[in-house]
Amino acid sequence: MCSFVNRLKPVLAYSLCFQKGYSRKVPAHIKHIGPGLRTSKQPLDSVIIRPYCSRMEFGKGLFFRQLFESESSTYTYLLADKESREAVLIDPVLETVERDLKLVEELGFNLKVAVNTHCHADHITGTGLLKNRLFGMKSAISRHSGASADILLSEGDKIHFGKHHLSVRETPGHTDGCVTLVTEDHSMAFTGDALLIRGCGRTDFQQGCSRKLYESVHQKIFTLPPQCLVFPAHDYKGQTASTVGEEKRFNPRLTKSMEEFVDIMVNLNLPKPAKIVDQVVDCGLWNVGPLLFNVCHTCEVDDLCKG
Ligand SMILES: N[C@@H](CCC(=O)N[C@@H](CSS)C(=O)NCC(=O)O)C(=O)O
Repeated sequence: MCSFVNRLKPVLAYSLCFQKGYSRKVPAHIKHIGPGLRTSKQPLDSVIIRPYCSRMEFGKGLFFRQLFESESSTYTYLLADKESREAVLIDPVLETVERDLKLVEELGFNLKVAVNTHCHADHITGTGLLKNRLFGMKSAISRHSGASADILLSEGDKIHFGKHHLSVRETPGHTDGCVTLVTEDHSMAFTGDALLIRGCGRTDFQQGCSRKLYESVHQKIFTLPPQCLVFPAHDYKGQTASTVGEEKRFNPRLTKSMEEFVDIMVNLNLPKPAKIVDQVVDCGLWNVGPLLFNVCHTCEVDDLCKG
């Protein structure tokens, strides 16, 4: 037991640093043993400790879980008030609805709202199916998305769950209806496709506009505290989270001037997401059905701004 405690000492010492939000270089004898925890076997002196794991465990009764859908590389986020058990699900994916429902049920949460950060072009939202399965659950999306939902969100709106809330920051540019959702203490931002880790949402379809996106990120996300954790809707490289401070320093696109950014975005030449072709629905503007939030063919060619 004693040796177990001794082995844990360095970990505990660093855990205390996490709680205070410190960012420190890890001494050479500290080894990573799990998210945010390290033991003393493998040198990792180039690694900077990030405080998000401790916040997940200790943060003012806030439950937080990041979930992943591998086909579209989409992150879904479950947040809940541990006391009242009220929960919010961000960006659910149709294929993983059963997984999400099981988790919510196992943990005894009451899912109040499923919110989409935008109209997704690469996958179908799970919101409609969740609504069919969970009596009383409401769907939410930006009023500028063109999609239908129980709650149409605008700048400054709050999504309450127990004593917590997410506030809405409109961050158009990838689509007109993109929002970033920020926890009440500004410790976490769910940036959808506006800001990705070391990247950003593409702007070559679905009303994409690079200038708008640049302004959104600089005015609405980069003004958050540097330690604010950034949780995007996608990652294609296995990265899970970043911080506002990191993105302000290292984002290869958004650290540039507006003109350089526009040039980068025009020349991205990304292949279209696989599902955008399969799930195109000729609805005239947007598909506003209960299950589909996919883009229609008309919108795809109806770009407002090419850069
Ligand atoms: N190759 C991917 C498509 C990736 C993609 O286009 N992602 C979008 C977000 S979903 S519309 C995006 O904005 N990407 C920006 C970037 O720089 O990657 C696929 O397999 O679907």
